[in-house]
Amino acid sequence: MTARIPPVLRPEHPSAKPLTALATEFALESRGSLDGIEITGITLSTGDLHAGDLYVGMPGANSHGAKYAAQAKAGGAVAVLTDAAGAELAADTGLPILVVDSPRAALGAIAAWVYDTNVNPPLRFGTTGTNGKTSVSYLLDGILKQLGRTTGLSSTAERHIGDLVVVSRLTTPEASEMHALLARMRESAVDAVVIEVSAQALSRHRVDGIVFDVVGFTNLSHDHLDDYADMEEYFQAKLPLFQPDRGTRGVISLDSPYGARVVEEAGIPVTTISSTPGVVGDWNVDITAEEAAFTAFTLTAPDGRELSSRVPIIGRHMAANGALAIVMLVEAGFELDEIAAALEKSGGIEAYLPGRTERVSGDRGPAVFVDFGHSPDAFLNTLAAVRTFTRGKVVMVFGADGDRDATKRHEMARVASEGSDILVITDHHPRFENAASIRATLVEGAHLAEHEAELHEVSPPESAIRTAVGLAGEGDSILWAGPGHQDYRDIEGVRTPYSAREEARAALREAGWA
Ligand SMILES: CC(=O)N[C@H]1[C@@H](OP(=O)(O)OP(=O)(O)OC[C@H]2O[C@@H](n3ccc(=O)[nH]c3=O)[C@H](O)[C@@H]2O)O[C@H](CO)[C@@H](O)[C@@H]1O[C@H](C)C(=O)N[C@@H](C)C(=O)N[C@H](CCC(=O)O)C(=O)O
Ligand SMILES: Nc1ncnc2c1ncn2[C@@H]1O[C@H](COP(=O)(O)OP(=O)(O)OP(=O)(O)O)[C@@H](O)[C@H]1O
Repeated sequence: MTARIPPVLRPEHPSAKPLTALATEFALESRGSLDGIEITGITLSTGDLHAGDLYVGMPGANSHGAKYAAQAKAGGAVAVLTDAAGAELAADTGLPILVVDSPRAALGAIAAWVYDTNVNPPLRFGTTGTNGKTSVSYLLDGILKQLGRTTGLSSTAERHIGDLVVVSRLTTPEASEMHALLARMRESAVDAVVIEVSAQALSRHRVDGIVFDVVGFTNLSHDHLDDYADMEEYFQAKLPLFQPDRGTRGVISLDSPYGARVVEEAGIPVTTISSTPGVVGDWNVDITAEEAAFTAFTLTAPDGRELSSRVPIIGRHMAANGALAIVMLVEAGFELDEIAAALEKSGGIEAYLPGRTERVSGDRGPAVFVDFGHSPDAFLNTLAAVRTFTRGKVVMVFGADGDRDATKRHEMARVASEGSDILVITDHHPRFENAASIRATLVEGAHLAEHEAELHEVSPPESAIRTAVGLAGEGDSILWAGPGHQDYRDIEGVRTPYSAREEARAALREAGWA
């Protein structure tokens, strides 16, 4: 069931907490009288304000949140938490003000206290890495359900509470939203929670106040160099998840060279897993079959026991993600035999990964996959997966994000050209950049490939997918990378409704492949 409810999920029955107790608990400096005031929620956005909230006025990249304190008061906020500069900005509201040095750094612990999320918490899993966070999270969620657990999930694509599903805004929500979500999950008797943790979330304190039972690392490769100065800074941003204030035990994939460095620098006990031939981990994965509908694997434990299963999706990397999820469960205390039995009962891991090499075509015509990949390494892996079972040509369609890491564009296009027979370069989210100049950079990158695919430049993407379908036939495959599950395109800051999955299906129908 997909419910149409507001995207920020809050507890339906929050308990009221005296503001004086909050000030005492965290030894907060205050302005104005706190007496008799009770808070029932906490938010850092006037766009998500409930009566009874503590409004957090946070200095941001665009403005100081305390500037909106009067608006927050009008919406029912009963107090403000901010820094010294914010206290001046919010003074005229007459609301009581709590003052901290860094509202962002204080938010996680305070939100956990407001929502009591650390009282008898469920099992908590956190996954980070450049690629595979969403996939591992959905696979973990799927196996937990197969083990009879009631699960909650927070990912780039969706937030789940049992059967309730809402679309996500950020990959990892801000700490106030995160703890509200956890509180809502508790109301639904969720006993295992799976959370995707972005580097940005770690840099911005979004998972503060949570100590994960098990944390996982998938890989690290070129991405987000608009947010981080270089790969080293990006790598360092991931490390705090593997320290005792954030995680208890870790499972580290050695499939990228950065895995070994996470092991060296982790401050918690970790176990390793490898699916890379020649790289030996504590746990090892062998891929045993790659088909158009599934990938099968055998996972060997440190004591030699084996578990053979399959993921319902293409690619060796997806089998590696499934195996990583299994080891995370073992580290959480589940028996390997118990997991093996649950998976065997259903013929493998049961999970639907929205927009992750999702097949949108039927039995006739080219196989068409819509994917969320937007980095060179994701392209490398997904193209290899598609190639494995494609008898004919591999056609790739993609465009690059505007106003995001521009340094990866050449490499994305080079990898795309190397791995495909026909490459259709198009637009993605131009945001405030010029779409034609993004395409020109991608065309340059494609020419850097040793093997140059037949190149087409087609705008807009609805024409590009039709070009691709027109160039493909029975036995060929089309990989449309970038949009994945997303339901909009961002053009000059306006989010126009757009579904690549629907667009691809329409193109197939029009070509007579319905
Ligand atoms: C760079 C970044 O992370 N920015 C985040 C930051 O925005 P900001 O500092 O610019 O905030 P601002 O606009 O100056 O506003 C300051 C404060 O005033 C508040 N405000 C502002 C206006 C108003 O009318 N009312 C109001 O309350 C804002 O909520 C904010 O608390 O705080 C905002 C409030 O929570 C976030 O929405 C925003 O995320 C933006 C949307 C974003 O795109 N972030 C990306 C980079 C991100 O975090 N991505 C990662 C990883 C994705 C991946 O793996 O690919 C993710 O986890 O999603
Ligand atoms: N283990 C992996 N190694 C390399 N590529 C992967 C791996 N797992 C998934 N991918 C590819 O990376 C892309 C993104 O996958 P996924 O959404 O699971 O990653 P993510 O880390 O959640 O990314 P994002 O943070 O952008 O949401 C897809 O193209 C997918 O096929």
